[in-house]
Amino acid sequence: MLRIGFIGGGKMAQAMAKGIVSSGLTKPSQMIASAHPSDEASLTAFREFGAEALTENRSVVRKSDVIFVCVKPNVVKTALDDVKSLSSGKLFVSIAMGITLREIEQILPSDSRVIRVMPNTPAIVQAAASVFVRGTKATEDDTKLVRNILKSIGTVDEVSEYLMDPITALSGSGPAYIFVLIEALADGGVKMGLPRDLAYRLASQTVMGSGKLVNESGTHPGILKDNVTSPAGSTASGLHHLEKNNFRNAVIGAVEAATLRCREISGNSQ
Ligand SMILES: NC(=O)C1=CN([C@@H]2O[C@H](COP(=O)(O)OP(=O)(O)OC[C@H]3O[C@@H](n4cnc5c(N)ncnc54)[C@H](OP(=O)(O)O)[C@@H]3O)[C@@H](O)[C@H]2O)C=CC1
Ligand SMILES: O=C(O)[C@@H]1CCC=N1
Repeated sequence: MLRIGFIGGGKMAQAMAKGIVSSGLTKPSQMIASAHPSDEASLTAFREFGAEALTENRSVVRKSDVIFVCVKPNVVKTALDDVKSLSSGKLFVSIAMGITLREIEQILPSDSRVIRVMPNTPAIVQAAASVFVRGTKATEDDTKLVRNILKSIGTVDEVSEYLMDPITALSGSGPAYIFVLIEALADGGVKMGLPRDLAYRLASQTVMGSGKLVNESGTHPGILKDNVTSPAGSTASGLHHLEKNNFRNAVIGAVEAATLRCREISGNSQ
């Protein structure tokens, strides 16, 4: 069975590990993760879930068929320097925002294979939106393997690397924007008299159902919006309020700001 390693067993590594196991692709006993000794929460999370959790990275590389690099961007170089002497011929998958394939390939031995991925936290419920870019040494089999792993936790698209910053800003960060939207919808419901738990249930199901409808119908979101909006009805009043308050502008600006921040971090990572 496939052995999957995680260098950096934090939030995103845990989300992916749980999603992959729920899909049946591999078992927790085939997973191994590393974290700092001080990060007891992450070490315990992996152990409780049935995986091996270590406080050093080298065994992760030694024992895994594929190694996910899940540390913060500013730590990627240190973490890979630590394992590069064992990395010959190994397959690495980096999920670090802003760190290019070229930077990673320059750190690792020339026969290591690298694939760059941007997933998102809904991986934990197998509803991630992931993309990947193949590195110069990645083989067809590597690509197939990574595609299968990502498919087990949601959707997957292969993209060109120059799109990675806006993708990070849209789908990598996107769950955070949507969680704020869900909270705000529920707060509005509560303000108007709904019980809090019902308001959260309705808000989250509405977001999920609307996304599913866009995906499965293939219909333009503008048409789907029109279908909800009756002449002189309540939705038209709600939409007018959003437009007056620059809702679209705020959302477009969020993706732009996050993209620019990715570029800034990318420029500062070396
Ligand atoms: N969170 C998200 O929604 C997404 C994150 N990403 C990317 O995933 C990566 C991880 O993010 P996230 O999971 O949120 O971050 P976390 O801080 O939750 O996880 C990173 C983990 O790496 C550990 N770590 C730090 N240095 C080392 C090291 N040298 N060796 C091994 N482990 C180390 C950290 O320990 P300690 O805390 O002790 O430093 C921590 O446990 C980032 O590069 C981010 O860009 C990509 C898509 C979405
Ligand atoms: O905010 C961050 O740095 C990461 C990138 C994508 C989601 N979280």
